[in-house]
Amino acid sequence: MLLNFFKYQGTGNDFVMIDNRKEFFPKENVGLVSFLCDRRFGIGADGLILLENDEDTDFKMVYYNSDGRQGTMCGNGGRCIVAFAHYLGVVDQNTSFMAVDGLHNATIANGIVSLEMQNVGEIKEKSNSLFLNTGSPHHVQLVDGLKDFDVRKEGAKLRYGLYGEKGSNINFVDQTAEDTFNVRTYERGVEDETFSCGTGVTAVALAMYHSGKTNRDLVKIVTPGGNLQVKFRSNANGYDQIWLTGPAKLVFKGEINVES
Ligand SMILES: N[C@H](CCC[C@H](N)C(=O)O)C(=O)O
Repeated sequence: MLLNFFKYQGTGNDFVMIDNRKEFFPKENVGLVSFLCDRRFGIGADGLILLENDEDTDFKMVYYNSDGRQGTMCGNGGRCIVAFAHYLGVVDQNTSFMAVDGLHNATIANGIVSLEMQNVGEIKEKSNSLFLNTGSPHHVQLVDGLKDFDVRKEGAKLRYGLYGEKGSNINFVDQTAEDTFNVRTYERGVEDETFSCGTGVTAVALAMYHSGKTNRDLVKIVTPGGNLQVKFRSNANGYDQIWLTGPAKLVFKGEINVES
């Protein structure tokens, strides 16, 4: 059978997007999802996202990593699905939708999507890193020579070594100005470096503020796939009003042959 899909990218973090409002997609088929995400045998993507109906909000986002398993929250995927919902005519400029970590507000204008992330409470400080959950778990570590750093090798080492089978996403960071950071991320579930990670750059912005590297509440992040901004408010218990902003684009649409 031929399966209709759309391909989106948000700062180079790319996703197969499927309109599953009619609920035809076999959601537990790990092999099918990893095939669709495969860059040689399939379409190729860091993850796959289903857009579904939701009773209380505009739509529901169901996210899978490229290994075919349902993941925790995906920030760039969240921005891309807002662009997709806008393209389908499901939403106008403002929306709220449901994801695995709860309700998200978002806005879209001129291809730029701002997505509100869940509030963040605890940030754990370790000897040379920080750890927090922004919808997905993130290790944040400053390194020298980020440009030539072996993100895949060092990321894999920490992802398994420090965080075990369940793992964590691993972000390596370099500060270039008071309010600007370069970030490269190793993503669990993709088990490789991706060009950008939305929950990751959100974690970096909060972790850098928390550890005093910046005192700005609007942080600019440069990833290999482009630029993102994170705005937030610090409060007695942590952080709220956390907004991730950047471009989200439709790349192409098509049909893929799926053996059934
Ligand atoms: N690329 C995603 C992160 C996916 C999280 C995933 N790798 C996991 O931990 O399950 C983002 O933009 O936030």
